[in-house]
Amino acid sequence: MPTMDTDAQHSDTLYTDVQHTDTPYTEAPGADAPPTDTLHAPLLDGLANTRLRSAPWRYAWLDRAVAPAFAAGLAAAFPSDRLDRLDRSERRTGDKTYRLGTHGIDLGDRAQWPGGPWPQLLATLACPAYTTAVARLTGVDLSGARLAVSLWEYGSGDWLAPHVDKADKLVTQILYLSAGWTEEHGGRLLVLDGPDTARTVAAHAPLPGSSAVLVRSRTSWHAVESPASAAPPRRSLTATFLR
Ligand SMILES: O=C(O)CCC(=O)C(=O)O
Ligand SMILES: [Fe+2]
Repeated sequence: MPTMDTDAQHSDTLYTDVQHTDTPYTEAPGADAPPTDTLHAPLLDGLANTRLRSAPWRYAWLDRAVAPAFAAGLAAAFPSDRLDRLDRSERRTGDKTYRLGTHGIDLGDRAQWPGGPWPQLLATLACPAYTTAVARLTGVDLSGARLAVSLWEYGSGDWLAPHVDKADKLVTQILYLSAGWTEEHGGRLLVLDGPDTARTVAAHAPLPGSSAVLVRSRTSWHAVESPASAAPPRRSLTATFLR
């Protein structure tokens, strides 16, 4: 449910200004220039104003981590051609199954960053202030953690079976990007209290600009349900802090 705080902090106008400049999002801030405030401050403020849930395990849901229009800009410049398609559909007991596309981004190699608004987001994620904001929200000590960023795309019928993230992951933030995504498109993040979708405690639609912050534990079960056949590609970014 959106909170007043979140809505106030993330008014569309902040982002609309950026979108209509002559050079929308094309320039990454220089190494010594701070990222622009149109994304940076709202993203960090959103994390600061979000409540960590404790049940069934520690996670946060943000209805609006970035403006939907900004998310749509990221989706429009999404480098789908760089995705590796992964398919592990055969269901053997105990195995996580999935079918999806993914691509890792090297935060240290700006030349390889996607274009459009991507440098603005990636420069913010690379900032120490981002790590601090995630550490404050989650209560997890992220000093010394390594940040890995990847892009994900699920087509209709793709899925990610119930799993807990690998033990080297401390915290993951997922930012959902698909413009035009609606509840009817499915593809929800299922928050589970055990290794089965029958144990769904909460289900969150990946509406553009929304975000999940997951604190990894031995019980942090979750899954991605299949997008409906009429759904656009389900696009997301994950920022994962690794020990
Ligand atoms: O995309 C999502 O909603 C969750 C993805 C996930 O659980 C993962 O990549 O490990
Ligand atoms: Fe996961």
